[in-house]
Amino acid sequence: MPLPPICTTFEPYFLLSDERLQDIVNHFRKEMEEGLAGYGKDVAMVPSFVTGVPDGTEEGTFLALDLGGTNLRVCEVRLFGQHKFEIKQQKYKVSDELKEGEARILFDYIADSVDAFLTEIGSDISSNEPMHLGFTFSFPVEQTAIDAGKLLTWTKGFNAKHAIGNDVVKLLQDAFDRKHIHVRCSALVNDTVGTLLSRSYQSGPALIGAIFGTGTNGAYIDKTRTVQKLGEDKIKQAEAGGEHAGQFMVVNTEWGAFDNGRHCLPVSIFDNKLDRESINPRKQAFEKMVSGMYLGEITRNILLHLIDSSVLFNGYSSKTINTHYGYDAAFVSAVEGAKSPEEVKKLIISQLGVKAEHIGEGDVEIVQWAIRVVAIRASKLAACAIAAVVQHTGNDKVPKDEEDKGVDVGVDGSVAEFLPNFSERVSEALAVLLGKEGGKRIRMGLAKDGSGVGAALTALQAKKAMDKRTEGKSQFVPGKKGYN
Ligand SMILES: Nc1ncnc2c1ncn2[C@@H]1O[C@H](COP(=O)(O)OP(=O)(O)O)[C@@H](O)[C@H]1O
Repeated sequence: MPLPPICTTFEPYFLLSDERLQDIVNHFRKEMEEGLAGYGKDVAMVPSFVTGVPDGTEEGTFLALDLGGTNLRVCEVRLFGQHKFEIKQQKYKVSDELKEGEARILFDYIADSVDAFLTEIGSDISSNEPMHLGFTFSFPVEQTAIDAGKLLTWTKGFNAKHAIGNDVVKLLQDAFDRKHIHVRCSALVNDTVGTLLSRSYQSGPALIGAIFGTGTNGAYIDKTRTVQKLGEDKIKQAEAGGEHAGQFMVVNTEWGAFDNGRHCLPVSIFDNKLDRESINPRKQAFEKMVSGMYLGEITRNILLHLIDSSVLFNGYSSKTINTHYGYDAAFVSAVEGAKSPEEVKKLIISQLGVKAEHIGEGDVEIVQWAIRVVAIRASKLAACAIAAVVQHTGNDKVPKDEEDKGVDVGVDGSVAEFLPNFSERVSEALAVLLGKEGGKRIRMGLAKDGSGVGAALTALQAKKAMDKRTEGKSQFVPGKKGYN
């Protein structure tokens, strides 16, 4: 059965043309450059003060903490060198009261969770020194050192009071100190930076670490000099003062806020409704079209509109479909992965709670269509972000005098991992944006545990820099062993 005309009228917002994609990439590059030049921009381009990526030989045991996903995660990470590691971890629930209450209470809870981990799981770290901890904090932060950064805004359902504008490392360290927990937060890490480091540790130097999970964001490695907003003094300091005179710096793009000004993203009525009803209207515009927190909700808005227009389910809805965030992106993955229309029909009944007698001829196809166009748009937009970074860093060109090693992109998050066809669609769009040959040079691979391993690797880099400051010498030979 052909789709009702109302569906096809919405397709231009989802099935983006090649020209439209290229236009988005051009805007992306412009906003990235603005973020590198000045503070307070939508695409914040946050310098991480991480001056290189690991090569897999690093060793040591560190604590890691991950806040920003569905759960709070406390880990102990053992790096064995030879690209190998081991993680002990425990997850702790973060209630809505904690997410929206006083920041001090949230950080006390985090410190208590680390304490509980050390008591219940135990640690292999035996030293009188405080234990070094890498804090993966996956929210927009203006970082001023490897262990300091001010929270710019909450995202992903967090809204704790008296946190914005404060140094989150200090908030955490104060909580440890109040409770006499012998832990030192030595590195503040965005999950994307962690993903980039983790991927590099496991498979050799990567260019980009990208998250497609509850939210979306990416980090990449750039020349320190390109981060002009640091100013000449800080640039020189960073170039000289890194663990190994770092000409490079990992930059956390905060691309989730790309095009908050709505110059080029395809904003449909369904996106507008989602945005208006969100806790952060007019923010995270790109994230709201790409990440797991929103994919289900966009499709729910489409289904509701089609029900209200009497072209779906005979005009009957269900409690799940009527509920704000009534179902999540797992449903999108399930429908995308379904082998037959009968399977989709079963999912509509079991997961959306629609009564079998309300499902008419053609309805299953309409649901499949809604899911498919939203998933296609998410993957094409994800490709735009990757292509923008690849072009910005000049990695779209094959190097002339050296062997072409291609470009490695470490990805993490449930959307990247579980949404069927996601990586294939990203690759297809990259071929459009970078040319067939250019597209083939981009290798995307899962970098699991970025927030654990990556945080440990950053804590290691911070500890080495600290040791260097106190001892006046580094144990690492730049470019030979350890970070390069
Ligand atoms: N099977 C799935 N396919 C796609 N997205 C999923 C799936 N399961 C959960 N999600 C979405 O992924 C998000 C969780 O992302 P995940 O990467 O697991 O954690 P994090 O919270 O650390 O980003 C949720 O918003 C959820 O809606």
